[in-house]
Amino acid sequence: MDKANADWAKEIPCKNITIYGFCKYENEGCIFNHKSTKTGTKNANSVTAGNNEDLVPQIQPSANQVGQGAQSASMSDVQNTVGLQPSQQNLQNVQNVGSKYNAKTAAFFTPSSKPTIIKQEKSTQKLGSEMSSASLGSGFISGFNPYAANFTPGNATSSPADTPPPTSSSGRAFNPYSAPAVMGNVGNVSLPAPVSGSSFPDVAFEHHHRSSAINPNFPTIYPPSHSILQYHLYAPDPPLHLQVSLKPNERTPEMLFIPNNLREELVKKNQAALQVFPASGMLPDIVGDYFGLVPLEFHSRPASDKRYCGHQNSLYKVFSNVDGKVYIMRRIHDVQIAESHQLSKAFQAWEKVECSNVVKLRDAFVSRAFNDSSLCMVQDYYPQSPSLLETHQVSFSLTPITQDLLWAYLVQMCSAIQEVHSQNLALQNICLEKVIVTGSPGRIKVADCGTKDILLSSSDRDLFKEQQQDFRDLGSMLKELVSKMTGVKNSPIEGPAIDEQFKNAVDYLCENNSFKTLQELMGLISHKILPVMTSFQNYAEYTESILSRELENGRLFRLMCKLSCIFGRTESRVDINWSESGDKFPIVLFYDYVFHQVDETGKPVMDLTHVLRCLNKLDAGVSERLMLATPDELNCIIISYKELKDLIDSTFRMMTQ
Ligand SMILES: Nc1ncnc2c1ncn2[C@@H]1O[C@H](COP(=O)(O)OP(=O)(O)OP(=O)(O)O)[C@@H](O)[C@H]1O
Repeated sequence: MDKANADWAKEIPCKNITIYGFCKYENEGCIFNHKSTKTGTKNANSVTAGNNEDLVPQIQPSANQVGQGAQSASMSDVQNTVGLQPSQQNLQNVQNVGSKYNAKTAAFFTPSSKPTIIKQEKSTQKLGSEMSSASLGSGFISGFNPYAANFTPGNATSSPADTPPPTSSSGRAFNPYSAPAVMGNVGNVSLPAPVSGSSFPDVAFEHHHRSSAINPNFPTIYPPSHSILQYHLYAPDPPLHLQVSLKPNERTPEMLFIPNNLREELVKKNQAALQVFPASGMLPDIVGDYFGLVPLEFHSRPASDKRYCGHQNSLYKVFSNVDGKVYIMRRIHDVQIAESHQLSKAFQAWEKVECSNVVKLRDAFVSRAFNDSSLCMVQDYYPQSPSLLETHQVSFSLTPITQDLLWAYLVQMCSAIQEVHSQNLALQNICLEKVIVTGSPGRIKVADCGTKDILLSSSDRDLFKEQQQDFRDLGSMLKELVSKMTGVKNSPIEGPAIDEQFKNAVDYLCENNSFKTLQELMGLISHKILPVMTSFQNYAEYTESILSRELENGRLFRLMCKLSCIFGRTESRVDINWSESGDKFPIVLFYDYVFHQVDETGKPVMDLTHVLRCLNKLDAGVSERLMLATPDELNCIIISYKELKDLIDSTFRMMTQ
């Protein structure tokens, strides 16, 4: 740069003015043009500041100025300047301070000049069509507190103070959690994943979520908004194309813990099991030995009249007063049981049914707690278990039906029929609504067994006919699934997608006038029983291996708890035993050695493998020795993991005595 002959720079606007609003070298020889630059860089906010060009950047700083330029004025000075429309007096005060405005120290600076907002609106409309200009404009008013704003989604009449969050293109506030309220099954809350790819929906979600506490239209306690686990906050695995190939001895941190999808599934199940319903007076507090009723049916499908002999039914999740476990209770409304032994006889028969494909009946009684005579059937509860209908036909995320899945269903249904028929009972409820899917890979159970046996008196019944009907019901259920899979309705099963043997089995089941036996049916499907068994066994082994991995993590967690309990206590800082000459000092050094490693430049080393290796050796108490050095490297101790383990154990014991 030719500084000696600076004429060439005279006309070039100084970059410091553009960036910072002033140039501190202006009077110290900066060769660029400062005059025209000042006028040219007057930012949009300067409209309200009249012609006082020198003050403009100080009062209404542009983003650049806020971040960089200004030296802070004292708070009182700043407050003088932070009125919505800076008056001449304000401007004067600022001039007196002579320093630059610092937005960080100004608690309620509100650049509200209209022209500014309009300009921002215009520019940002281009950026995202989803963001309405009104919400954006007020979104930039820093006085707006999104968490205190009392807005109703989609409410267009809100005042500036409670301006709604950014809206979607349809004009309605985005709320990823609005769906479950109408989705049904609250015990089995399943939350739709929030829209990704844009930051705006997240903003809107955050507004709605926080403001729910003050919005009367939002179900604040059912489900409790604060207890909704935000599944999307878990870090997902990196996309496949970003995963580096590992050497056989290498592991990623994800491999050391439970896989994300399984963990999420289990967390959801736990949460569904633990979810409670606020006492509203609409439901009795206690029914028999059970309390904490949570309604489970929220769908709008009409109940079948035939299913419960014309009686209405309701389903609740309940907690047992006897063993504290969670069960489901089906209430059949307004029932008259003709024969007194009808209930106990049926219950005793169904109590004997032990099959992994039939939901176990635990209790049956008549209760007046609902202000009528209701039959209550208590059964095992399997959280997050949708019916086959919900899994494959009527939900937000349908599971595709495959031939393997159909075989797995058929084999399991044979197991259910085999057990129930051998107890001289009939299932009588084989249909898509009453078979629930309890887990992978396609594990199913027939729910709600035994109710008809209680409702119908024995004189009206023919066990043989009912058992034959079970086979036909199974045939119709499979046929429905096949037609869903192939897309062809109400016709004999056809098409290359379906096995010939499967077609034969379904034809056999659906034949109207023939006498059916389980042996004949099993003969038709025998070649598929072993593959289904293998897939179940593989899954069991997979989950067992994850369980054993978590077992290790559980062991280390206990060790970590022990270490954390004894390490870092305030009293230990003055205790001579924890000092450099004390007998507990190896614990201090070991803690640093495991968790606070640094490299030669002093940068922290985050090596999970090192942590796990050390903790595992400590837990096992191996005789391997390690050298622990003080941070100044002037002292070191050579000690074995065994000695450390004994020292930690004895310290812990002493503290618990
Ligand atoms: N034992 C159970 N454990 C957990 N969830 C269950 C259990 N039984 C049923 N469910 C859940 O409750 C939902 C409702 O079951 P229900 O048997 O009432 O079906 P439905 O379609 O409402 O039939 P209905 O018309 O007879 O009321 C099922 O879709 C299922 O997700």
